[in-house]
Parts: sequence; C-alpha cells; structure tokens
Amino acid sequence: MPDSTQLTQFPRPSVAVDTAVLCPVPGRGLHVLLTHPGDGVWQLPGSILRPQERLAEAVARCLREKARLVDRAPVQLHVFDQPDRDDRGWVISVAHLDVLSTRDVGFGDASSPETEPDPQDARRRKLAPVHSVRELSAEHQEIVRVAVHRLRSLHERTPDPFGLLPDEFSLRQLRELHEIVSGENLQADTFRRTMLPLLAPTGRALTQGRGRPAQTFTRRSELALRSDGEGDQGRET
Ligand SMILES: O=P(O)(O)OC[C@H]1O[C@@H](O)[C@H](O)[C@@H]1O
Repeated sequence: MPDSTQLTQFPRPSVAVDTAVLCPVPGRGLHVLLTHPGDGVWQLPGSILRPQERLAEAVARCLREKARLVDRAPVQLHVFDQPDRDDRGWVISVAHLDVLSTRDVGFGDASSPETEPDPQDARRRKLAPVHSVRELSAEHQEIVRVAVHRLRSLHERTPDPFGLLPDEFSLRQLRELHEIVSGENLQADTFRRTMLPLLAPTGRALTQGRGRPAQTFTRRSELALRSDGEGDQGRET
C-alpha cells in the first residue's frame, strides 16, 4: 500500500485542456473550429497544462495562441479520462465548449463563411462540418460529439442559449438558428409553442424581405449552460 502522504509514490497523469469551438454557419450547418500545429494533423485547440497553470488559463492561452480567439470564457464540458486516450502516455483532458458566430471566429465572408480570409492563417485554422471530422483523432472526434450533443440539448429547452442573435429577434430568426444547430428542419408551430413562454415580446416589429413585418422578442431566460446539462454527457446517442 503506497504511503498517501508521499504523492511521489503515485504515478501521475498529465492534464490537458481541449476546446470544441462550435459555430453555426448559415446555410451550411454546424461547424467546429480546427487548428493545425504546422506539423501533424488538424486538431481541437488544446494543450498540456504548464506548471502552476489553471485550467481556464490554459484554455485562454490555447484559444489565443492556436485559434486567434481572445476574451473567450468557454465552459467546462466533460473530463475525458480514458487512460490510453493519448499515444504518448496517461493524459486526462478537461474538455470545454464555446459557441461563436462565423463573424466572431473571424470568418466573415458571406460567400465562404467557413474559410479563413487570410491564406497564411488558412493553413492553421479552419471550420469543418461537425458531421465530417474524421481528420481528427478518435479522442477529439469524441469531444466534438459530446459538445454537439450538449449544444443541441441546450437549444431544445432554451432560446439561443449562447446569445448569438441580436438582443431583439423574430421567431423566424430564432428558428433558423435552432435549425442550424439541430441539423434538421423544425416544425414551425411546435417551435413557436415551445419557445414563446421563454420569450418577451418587445412590441416592435422587424421587416424581413418582402413579407409582413415580424414581431420581435427578447430572451426571458439568461444563458443556461452553467446551470443546465450537468452530468449529461451525451452517452445515450
Ligand atoms: O499539443 P500538446 O500540448 O502536446 O498536447 C495536448 C493534447 O494532448 C491530448 O491528449 C489532448 O487532447 C490535447 O489536445
């Protein structure tokens, strides 16, 4: 029996962080941000913790250095602790989730919203459809799968839980966002019935194309992720 007052007697895992940055791309579905280290393969922005570094600091460092994203505060998603998940040895990964619009990621071109506009950076950063991430390691694919499951379940119960829409939006704008996230068409009446109790009408209207002006709403509920989905890791799918 090892002496538990002497931690050096216990084998030690390395701890890593990884972040699934999900991005609903209009007309093209839900995407995930991948980064490339220069040599090696596409991966989620992640890193082994540096000495004395906290998890949130490591996440912020990776997003800044590998994904060119600043001032983000991703939420913890799940701990991936399969002992053989990294070929190099015992590495536990604390995975995080963030959600951004294409503009916030910095891929703002409407004709090609998932492409990095700077050709130099395009070799280091790209958006990939969440259903086609086979270029990632199996471990990072699993992180994407759990992140997508979490995002979808949040959107079933909460209007725009990550606040991607403007403060005021029409039901149609809201449904279009939820359809990108869910990856399927949502029945308009059912969607309306589910979401209306969670919305506050502004009393104003928005002109959309040539149709009738649409009533606008704001969210009644605040961002739900921190209080929601605890323990729900998408294992049932
Ligand atoms: O890129 P470095 O810091 O070497 O390793 C970090 C990666 O090691 C993996 O287990 C983690 O999933 C993370 O992505």
